[in-house]
Amino acid sequence: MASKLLLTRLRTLTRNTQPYSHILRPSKPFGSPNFELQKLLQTRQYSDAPQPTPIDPAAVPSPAAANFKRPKSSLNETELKKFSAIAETWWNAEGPFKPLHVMNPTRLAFIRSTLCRHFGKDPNCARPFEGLKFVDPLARMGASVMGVDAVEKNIKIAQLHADLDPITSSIDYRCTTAEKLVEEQRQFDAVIALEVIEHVADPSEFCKSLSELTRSSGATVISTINRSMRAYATAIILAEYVLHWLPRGTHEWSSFLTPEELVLILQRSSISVQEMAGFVYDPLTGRWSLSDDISVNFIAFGTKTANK
Ligand SMILES: C[S@@+](CC[C@H](N)C(=O)[O-])C[C@H]1O[C@@H](n2cnc3c(N)ncnc32)[C@H](O)[C@@H]1O
Ligand SMILES: [Mg+2]
Repeated sequence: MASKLLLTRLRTLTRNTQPYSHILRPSKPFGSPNFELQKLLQTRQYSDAPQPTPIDPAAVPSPAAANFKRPKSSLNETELKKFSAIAETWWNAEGPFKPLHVMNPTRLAFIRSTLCRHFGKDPNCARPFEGLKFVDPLARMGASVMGVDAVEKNIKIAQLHADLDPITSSIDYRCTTAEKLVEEQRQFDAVIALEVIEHVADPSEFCKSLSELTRSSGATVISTINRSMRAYATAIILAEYVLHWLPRGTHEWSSFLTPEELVLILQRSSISVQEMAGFVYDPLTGRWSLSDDISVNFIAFGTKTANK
C-alpha cells in the first residue's frame, strides 16, 4: 500500500503538470544562439541580393528556368553511413529505433490535431486526410503518401513492411531527397520531416527544399532535438552512453537546432510556424507525451505563407 502511494506520488511529481496548450514560444531561452548558423543565414541573405552587373538580354533564360535555382544536396555521407549500418533493425521495437517507435503515437497525435485543424478535417473521423497528398507517414489516416529516405536499405525494408498491410501498401516509397523532389517539381499538401533535419548537410537549404515541396497554404511539420544542455545530458549522454538506446555517435550536439533557430530558418523559407510542442519522456511509464517543455525533443507545425 505504502509503495503504491509512493509510486503515485512519484508519478505526480514527474508528470508534466503544465497542460499542452498549443503555444508557440519562439523566444524561450533554451540553448545558446548558434553563431555559425546566424553567419550562414546572413551570408545567404547577401548572396540572394540582386546582382549589379548588366545582363545581356540574349542570354536571359526563360522565366521558368530563371526562377529555378538548383538546390544544394542535403546529403551528409557520415550521417547516412550511420543509418545504413542499422537499417535491418528498423522494425525491431527493442532496437536502436526503439525511441522513435515509442514516440510515434505522441508525434502522430500532434500531427493529426494540427493538420486536422489546418485542413478543416474532422479529428474524430478514422481517415480524416482522405484526398490529401502528404510526404511521410500518414497513410492509415487516409492521405495519399510518399515515404522518403536517402538510404536505399531503409526504403527496401519499409516497402517490405508496408506490403504486409493493404492500407500501407499504397505508400509510394522512394529512395531520394527533398531537393531531388524539388527538381522533379513535386508538391504536397503536407510535408513532414521527423528527426531528419539534425542529420542533413545544411538545415536552411533543407528547409528551403521542404518549403518548395509544400503547396501554397499547405503545411510543413518538423521534429528534432534542441541544442540545449538538457538535450546533451539526456539525448546524447543518457540515451547513447548510459541506456544504450541509440548507438554511440548517433547525434552530434552541434547539429541540433534551437526552436528559435528553426522558426527563423523556416520563416526565411516562407514557412510560418504556428504551433510548437515538446515531447517529454516519463521513465516510470516508458511513454512520451506532448508538453509545453521544448527543451529537448520538439515538433513544429508551420504553414506556407507564399508560393515562391
Ligand atoms: C532518426 S531517422 C528518422 C526516421 C523517420 N523519419 C522517423 O522519424 O521515424 C533519420 C533518417 O533520416 C535519413 N536521412 C538522413 N539524411 C537525409 C537526407 N539528406 N535526406 C533524406 N533522408 C535523410 C536517414 O537515412 C534516417 O533514416
Ligand atoms: Mg536523430
